[in-house]
Amino acid sequence: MSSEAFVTLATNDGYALGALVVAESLRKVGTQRNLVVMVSRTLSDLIRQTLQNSFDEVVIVDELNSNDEQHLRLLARPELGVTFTKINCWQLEKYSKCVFLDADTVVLQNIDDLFDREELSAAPDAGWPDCFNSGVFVYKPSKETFRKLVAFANQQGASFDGGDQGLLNAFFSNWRSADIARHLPFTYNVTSNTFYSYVPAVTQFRNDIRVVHFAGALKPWQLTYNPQNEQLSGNLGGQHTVQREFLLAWWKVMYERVWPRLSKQNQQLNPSQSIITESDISVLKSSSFLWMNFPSEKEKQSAFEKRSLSFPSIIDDLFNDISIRESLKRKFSADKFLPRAEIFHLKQGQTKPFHRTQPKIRHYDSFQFQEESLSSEKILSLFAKQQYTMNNSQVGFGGQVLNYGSLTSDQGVQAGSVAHRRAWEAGHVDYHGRDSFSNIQEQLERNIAQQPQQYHPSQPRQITPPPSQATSASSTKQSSDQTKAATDAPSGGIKSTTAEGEKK
Ligand SMILES: O=c1ccn([C@@H]2O[C@H](COP(=O)(O)OP(=O)(O)O[C@H]3O[C@H](CO)[C@@H](O)[C@H](O)[C@H]3O)[C@@H](O)[C@H]2O)c(=O)[nH]1
Ligand SMILES: [Mn+2]
Repeated sequence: MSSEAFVTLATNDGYALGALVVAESLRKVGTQRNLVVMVSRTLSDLIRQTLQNSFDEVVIVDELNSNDEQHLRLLARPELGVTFTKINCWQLEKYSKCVFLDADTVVLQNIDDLFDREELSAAPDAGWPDCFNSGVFVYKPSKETFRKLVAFANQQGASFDGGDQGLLNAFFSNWRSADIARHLPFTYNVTSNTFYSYVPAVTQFRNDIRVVHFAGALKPWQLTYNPQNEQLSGNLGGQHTVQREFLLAWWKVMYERVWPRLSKQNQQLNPSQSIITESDISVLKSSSFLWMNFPSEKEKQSAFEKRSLSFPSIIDDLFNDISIRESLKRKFSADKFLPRAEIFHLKQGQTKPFHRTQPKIRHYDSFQFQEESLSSEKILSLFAKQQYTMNNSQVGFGGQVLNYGSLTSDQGVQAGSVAHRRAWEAGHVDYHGRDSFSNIQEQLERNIAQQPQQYHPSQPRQITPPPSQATSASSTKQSSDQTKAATDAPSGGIKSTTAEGEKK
């Protein structure tokens, strides 16, 4: 048993995010097998270390490339030459049997029974069922086979699609007719973009689906996910509801199981960026102006109106709070401890500074703190973690105090503290703050676009404006949904949510 493994491959950070989802989805369904990821040398530190954490084994492999532009053009996927790297999986001889999973798959139900199958078992490709899809296959590691595959690949036109799938189908050419036991059910490799063609079957067999495979040019990590309302955005094209469900299933694993690991890893990489301590957090948490401390919207509003939620008073409260002052003193030189913050009043797209003497805020608008000078920079990094979004009746407490591991600098990942993580894990997540999930995603997307890229911890923290509050219309509801979304336990399988406009 222990000599059997699931194997995946990632040659860049984007696919590595996928690989992490593969691993965590396998763990979620209770696999008893080892998890192995093959990587090339171009991954960022953060991603590589998170992989190390999530997988039992990380194997560095050389990138192989078909360099077969002509065939890849036929496939309209010039990037897939690198998938030849996949055949390195035959080198993992310490395992007696393996199941390869593309990094763009997500496992919905236990598939350990695949190890009862023999090489080469795979599911039919939906586009040409006489070929198998090489996103999921059972094989027997063997250096001998690897050598043969390399030799085979070196023949001109060995792969009729320029990728590994053409190569493997040519090599294991008797798959189509020799042994039906080597034909895996389609439910082990459901290519999600084919649903359009046979929706009734998907409906009929939905509960049997074990592995979803996001084959094709659109990958889940290229989209943006809003965990608050479980909506996806990005280049979704004309995806069918069913596919959106699968994309959501992927994102749930990403959000609930992978993201906390990335954040934790980031903290370990950059502990110095953890500016707020546990004691800071406890002080902040006990403060009356945190939305999560308000039992009801009404109380929140009345507190707001009374005084305690006006920004000047918040600042006064914070700076007058002896324990915060002390903890800040400990961190920064005391003489610089002067709150020279300017608060900017952002209303209808305009930025108007207003001053601490200004009367209390009566309207629920969006505010943000901005640093004014270097001397207050560090102090304000504390406040920068609180981005109050006050939209209509909502008082959202944004930023890192309730989040952690923000990814907001231009250079990569910012760390949070252990306390942030605890708070985050306890469900105190604000999805509107600068560490909102979409911000995090943006950063990841930027990282992915700039592959390969290393994180530079020396980069100064950037205070970014809050995301545009396009959601303010229904913010009362959001406020409670927010809490709910944050505390909902991860649920397995696919949720039968119907995307708007497609409700039956
Ligand atoms: O830049 C890349 C590209 C791919 N991969 C890995 O290679 C796999 C295959 O690439 P993918 O983009 O998933 O291809 P598909 O869109 O699934 O396209 C099909 O065609 C590919 C090329 O023949 C096969 O590898 C796939 O299994 C098959 O489903 C990925 O999952 C990754 O594990 C990388 O690590 N880096
Ligand atoms: Mn794939």
